[in-house]
Amino acid sequence: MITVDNLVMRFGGFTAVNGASLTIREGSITGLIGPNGAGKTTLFNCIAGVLKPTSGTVTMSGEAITGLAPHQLFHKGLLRTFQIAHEFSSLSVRENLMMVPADQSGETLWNTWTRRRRIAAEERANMKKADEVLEFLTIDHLADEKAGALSGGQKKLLELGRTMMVDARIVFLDEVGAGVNRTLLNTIGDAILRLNRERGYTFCMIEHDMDFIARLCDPVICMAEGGVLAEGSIAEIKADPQVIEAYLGTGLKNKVTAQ
Ligand SMILES: Nc1ncnc2c1ncn2[C@@H]1O[C@H](COP(=O)(O)OP(=O)(O)OP(=O)(O)O)[C@@H](O)[C@H]1O
Repeated sequence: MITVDNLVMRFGGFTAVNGASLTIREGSITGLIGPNGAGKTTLFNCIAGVLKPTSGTVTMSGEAITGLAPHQLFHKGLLRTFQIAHEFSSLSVRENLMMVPADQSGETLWNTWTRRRRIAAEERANMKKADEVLEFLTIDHLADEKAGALSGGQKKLLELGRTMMVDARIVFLDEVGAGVNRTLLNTIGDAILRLNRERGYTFCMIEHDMDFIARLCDPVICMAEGGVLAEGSIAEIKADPQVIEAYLGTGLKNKVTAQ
């Protein structure tokens, strides 16, 4: 469980997150919505160690994790997906997955010289795991493709696959559905649901696609002006007058009230 208490993030004189408090329940797929500029990504970055909050606390299962760096959170099983780095785009999909696990013996030159056999065994295990991940995500046919040649949606699946290489406990997804066609979006949605139900992953996802949220998320938290405005089921959120008001004038009202 992640608990955020009274989190504030200021950039110079501008307050992007203004005393946000929320809980991400263990085993949930929690949706984070809100109009543009509400502070969703900034809040994500504060939780995931990309930004150090100005004030406030973040705890994970009761342990203080405020301000920890991404690699420290990584070892605790808390991950935020990132776009495939430019320098990895010429590597194959399988190689991209194999690069993820931490503590590989091959990381230092000394180990490379002295522990060749162990490194070879780890590499084999790593490759097996990468192939299992690709099969789970139904993209095993893409294993030898260059990551840079994948479609936007396939890249999102690969980003999700990277979290599976280290058996993440809680994963933060930032607009995983943006610009992805319906078919692939369904595949991504299926993978998220299976990871949640079969492997116990907790997810927190920022999303603008209300259909995608309705299919996956409970609860849904709505942010506005740096704070948490409302929390509930998608039906409750869509009917909440404060939420509708927050979306008014942003051109997104129809998004939240449609259906
Ligand atoms: N590094 C930064 N420096 C200054 N202002 C920033 C910085 N990062 C974000 N902001 C501002 O903080 C506010 C919140 O931005 P944020 O990206 O968190 O919103 P969001 O809810 O994720 O929006 P969107 O849905 O459009 O992605 C915005 O007004 C943005 O311009």
